[in-house]
Amino acid sequence: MSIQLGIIGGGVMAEAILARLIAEKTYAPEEIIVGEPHGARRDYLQKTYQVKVSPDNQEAANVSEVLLLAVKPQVLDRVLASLAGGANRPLVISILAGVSLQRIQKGFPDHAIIRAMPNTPATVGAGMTAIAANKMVEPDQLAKAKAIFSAVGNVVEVPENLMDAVTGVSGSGPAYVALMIEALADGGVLAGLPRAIAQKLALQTVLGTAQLIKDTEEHPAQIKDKVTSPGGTTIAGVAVLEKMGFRSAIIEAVRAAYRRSQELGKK
Ligand SMILES: NC(=O)C1=CN([C@@H]2O[C@H](COP(=O)(O)OP(=O)(O)OC[C@H]3O[C@@H](n4cnc5c(N)ncnc54)[C@H](OP(=O)(O)O)[C@@H]3O)[C@@H](O)[C@H]2O)C=CC1
Ligand SMILES: O=C(O)[C@@H]1CCC=N1
Repeated sequence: MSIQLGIIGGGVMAEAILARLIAEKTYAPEEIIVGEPHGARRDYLQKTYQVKVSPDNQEAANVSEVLLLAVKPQVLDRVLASLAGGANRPLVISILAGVSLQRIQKGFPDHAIIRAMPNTPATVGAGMTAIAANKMVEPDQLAKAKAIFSAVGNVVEVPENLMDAVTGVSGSGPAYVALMIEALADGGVLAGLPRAIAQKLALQTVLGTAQLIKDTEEHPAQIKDKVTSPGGTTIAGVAVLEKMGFRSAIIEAVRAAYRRSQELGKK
């Protein structure tokens, strides 16, 4: 079976994507090769997912149909140097925060390149990925990239200049939501609930509310209004959230992540 997908960097996000691609049977394990310098990490990925692994990025690039760059932006130059000569096949997908198509193009001249920003819920097929393509990308290559990210969740195509904003919302967003769930459960424990029950209540409340907004297509403010009985418990809680700057804190978190993504791209 020939290698279809080469992944450079076998870290958190690479694992999230490959785990789901294999579970969805988008690719068989033997169709995936991961270039990763850390031996213990290679062993883990090979044993857990039965994918091929290599310490040699060039080997992974040479045999792959699609090359997914999944290293940290800080090591990109080293990685591009290790891939001197470019990938054997044309389609390169980069998930590096902040890094422009133009910068990837320097390592892969004349290649079709797609910049993507996925997120970790991809692991369970609930990911959100935004993609932007360079001019070399043919419709069938765009379709292939969409098929890869559709297998791990939802996909939206955006102009490249919006990718840093996407990173601030959906790329980094799972961390904010996880903090919210943790804090909601902590509040429950403070009010006397056993931890396991508080965690279950918090988790299902976040899941259920997201599902409610998605299915009804109501504005989040309408959902909030329906929960807040006059003189009731919810408005007492909402008033505290407003006083503590809850919404402002989230807006500023997105802005900070957006700016950090811009900074990571500056080189
Ligand atoms: N985590 C997330 O939620 C998301 C991450 N991203 C992007 O994905 C990329 C990876 O992030 P993440 O998975 O969190 O980071 P990780 O640090 O978990 O993964 C990066 C991997 O690359 C490996 N690596 C380091 N140097 C090289 C090299 N020269 N050649 C090949 N592999 C190398 C690292 O090995 P070692 O540990 O030994 O250094 C590590 O396993 C980043 O660019 C990030 O912006 C995008 C969307 C979401
Ligand atoms: O924190 C980061 O830089 C990466 C990009 C988006 C999510 N994680």
